[in-house]
Amino acid sequence: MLKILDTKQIKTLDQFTIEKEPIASIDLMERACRAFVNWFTPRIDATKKIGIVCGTGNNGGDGLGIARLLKDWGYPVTVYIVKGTGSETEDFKVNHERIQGELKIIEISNEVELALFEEFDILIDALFGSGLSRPVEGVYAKVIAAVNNAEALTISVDVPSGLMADKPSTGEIVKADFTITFQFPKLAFLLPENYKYTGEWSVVDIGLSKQGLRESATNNFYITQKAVRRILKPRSKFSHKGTFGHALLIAGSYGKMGACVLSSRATLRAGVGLLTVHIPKCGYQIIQTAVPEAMALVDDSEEIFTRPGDLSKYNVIGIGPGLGKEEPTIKAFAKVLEQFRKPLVIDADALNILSSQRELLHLIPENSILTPHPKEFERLVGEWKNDFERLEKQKQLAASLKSIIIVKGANSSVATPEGQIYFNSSGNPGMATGGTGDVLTGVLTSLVAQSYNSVEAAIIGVYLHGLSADLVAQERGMSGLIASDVVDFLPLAYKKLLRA
Ligand SMILES: NC(=O)C1=CN([C@@H]2O[C@H](COP(=O)(O)OP(=O)(O)OC[C@H]3O[C@@H](n4cnc5c(N)ncnc54)[C@H](O)[C@@H]3O)[C@@H](O)[C@H]2O)[C@@H](O)CC1
Ligand SMILES: Nc1ncnc2c1ncn2[C@@H]1O[C@H](COP(=O)(O)OP(=O)(O)O)[C@@H](O)[C@H]1O
Ligand SMILES: [K+]
Repeated sequence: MLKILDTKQIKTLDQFTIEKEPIASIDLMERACRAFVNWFTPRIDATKKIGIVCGTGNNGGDGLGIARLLKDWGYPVTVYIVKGTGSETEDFKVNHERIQGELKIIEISNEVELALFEEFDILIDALFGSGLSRPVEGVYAKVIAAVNNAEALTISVDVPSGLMADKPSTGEIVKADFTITFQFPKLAFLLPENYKYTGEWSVVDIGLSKQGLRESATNNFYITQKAVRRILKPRSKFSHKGTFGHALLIAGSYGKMGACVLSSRATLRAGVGLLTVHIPKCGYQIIQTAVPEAMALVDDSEEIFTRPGDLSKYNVIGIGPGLGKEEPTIKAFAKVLEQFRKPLVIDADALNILSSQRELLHLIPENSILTPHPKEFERLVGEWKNDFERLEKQKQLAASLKSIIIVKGANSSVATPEGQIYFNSSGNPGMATGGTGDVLTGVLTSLVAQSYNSVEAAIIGVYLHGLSADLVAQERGMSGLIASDVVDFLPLAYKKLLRA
């Protein structure tokens, strides 16, 4: 799991590395510059005209170091130094000294034309990094406007200038095409509202102290493949279908049996021992034909879910996909909540029912997993002003329900009752298509049935689901991806994770 540190912690960790390694501060900066350049040189050919826009802090110092290294690689480089209210850091001064007479340097202190950077193919943005403490204004804001006005491909160093790494941002902000960030992603990068600033981002290792990193406490994490591998349990030789639990899915209604089929297939493909599916009469032939591995439990109703059967033999219930919100379904869902005390995986219409019947919320068993997409989440908790506030609301709901809340989307976030947030690192925009959420419900239900605790199930579940879609995209591209593909590639995703 990659820790996501706040800006204060990053400063402390930089300092810890400098003292403990030991390494001089300027050499650590040089390492950061080299890490950036290692990313840059294989991707950008040396004929491109490059403008590097520097502040006078350490982010600007990085910019100057990068300028020197790129010049050595043969790139035509022009350096701009923006002199506003900020003072020069020591490492900035050293790197400034190192390029004196070697490179074209233009100082900007007041007037800035919007067309200033017109001539460049590439702009490297090194105005502000994690040291930004207030919205930019004055000459800085004008320079950022000129950067955003330029046609050039813009690459930000560490953080797009003007973006707060761990708080909501206002004011002028660089809209980068790529952001190359040091050591770990910043919290702001994982929130949808900031994608327009970060563009695609990559993390580059600058060798900050592992001990220091271990000792830094945080509640925010980025899920890595390695971490998922570590919590996955391989199947033992003498395991049998009873080992992997018995799940019940309550899903589907007339016209929405597809959601039920997708969830059912995903539950099976994610490895459950036994699966029973509760369906209305109209779904009987459909489910028996489309998912012969599942047992069918048929409701009295032709079209909807109206009564739970005996729930005692299941380890977990997944409920919601394609369920509808008819009055009898609401009542039947309430009965499930009253009778079943083990974890539920709650999605789609079951979430919408909870939003309108709020008295049901307190019946949700502890350690359940709720999987709203942002609209469903808004129905549950009301509007938010920015995505940081959304994260707070997510944590609050997780704590008050003592359950796991997954808000879905790119970098789906998993909030635990203890206040941790795990951001998913797998998945792709091909998944923005009907039914992929139903697949996730099945995967999560399956993992809880296999006796992963709910936090583990949520972390493995979102990662495995996204990885499966990534494997589909690798083979067939994203545009034609459909939810069934994500189900079909689950075995390959497992294989990749378990290396077996
Ligand atoms: N040893 C280190 O600390 C390392 C730092 N690195 C780089 O250093 C950056 C952080 O550097 P700094 O802490 O010097 O900060 P920045 O270079 O991000 O910002 C410079 C200074 O500007 C001032 N400032 C903040 N908001 C402002 C605003 N709106 N208008 C005008 N001035 C403002 C602050 O005093 C801040 O310290 C990282 O993002 C990274 O790029 C890397 O070189 C790795 C090593
Ligand atoms: N741009 C994206 N990048 C990564 N994952 C995405 C993206 N868009 C959607 N997803 C994933 O696809 C799934 C969509 O779920 P949901 O919105 O419930 O769709 P549906 O209701 O159609 O099944 C979620 O798991 C979400 O994380
Ligand atoms: K920057």
